[in-house]
Amino acid sequence: MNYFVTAIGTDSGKTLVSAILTEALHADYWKPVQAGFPKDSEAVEALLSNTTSKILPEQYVLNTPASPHYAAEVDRVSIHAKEMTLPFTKNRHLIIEGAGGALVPLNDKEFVIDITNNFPCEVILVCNLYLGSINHSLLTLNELKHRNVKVKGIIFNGPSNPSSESIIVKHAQLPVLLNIKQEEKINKEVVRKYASIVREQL
Ligand SMILES: Nc1ncnc2c1ncn2[C@@H]1O[C@H](COP(=O)(O)OP(=O)(O)OP(=O)(O)O)[C@@H](O)[C@H]1O
Ligand SMILES: C[C@H](N)[C@H](N)CCCCCC(=O)O
Ligand SMILES: [Mg+2]
Repeated sequence: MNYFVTAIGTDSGKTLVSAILTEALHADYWKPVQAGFPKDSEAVEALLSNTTSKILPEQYVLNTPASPHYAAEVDRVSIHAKEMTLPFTKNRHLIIEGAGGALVPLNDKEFVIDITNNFPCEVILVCNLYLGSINHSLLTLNELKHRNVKVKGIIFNGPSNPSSESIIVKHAQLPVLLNIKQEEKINKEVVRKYASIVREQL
């Protein structure tokens, strides 16, 4: 199964969630478009314990830590969703990490979520519970629904807020695959802990 990890924004925890999902399924990991350094694929590799997972090469590595459409302009390249076809892998599971939120532009017409049109996959949405996240979550969910994107479920990441979580879930009508606490530190042990929990949901 291919899971595409998107979020309600940037810095939401997609890379952490991708590492957890990759560890849970001993999947391969792929970041189609990387904007800025350090690379997410290096972060994921450093957080894995299993020896099966492979980190597949990015389709685009851009130099500027910004929206891919702008980072591509700075690098004088053009990037297109349709070129982000699945890299070859023998692994039956692949975790694909987007960049920023779902409607982050790749160019003047396409967005990160358009990458999911290229191959069978289910989206896993990373939501946070800061003040303002209800709106950001419901806007993203509405957009995914409007695009007929298959959503496997939601992963809540960071400081908890039961009231915000319950209203998001009520409107989303989707399973909560995992709740990740705000951790003191992020390391292989923390990733293994959450991988053992989320494995049952996948
Ligand atoms: N639950 C958590 N507890 C502690 N630190 C966290 C947690 N979730 C994320 N972080 C930290 O917050 C930062 C941003 O997380 P992360 O890189 O996973 O976000 P992202 O959504 O992948 O960002 P980007 O859009 O740049 O890819 C990282 O330093 C990460 O280790
Ligand atoms: C650079 C950052 N780490 C991400 N890779 C890209 C985030 C793009 C955000 C665009 C936006 O929503 O304003
Ligand atoms: Mg990331």
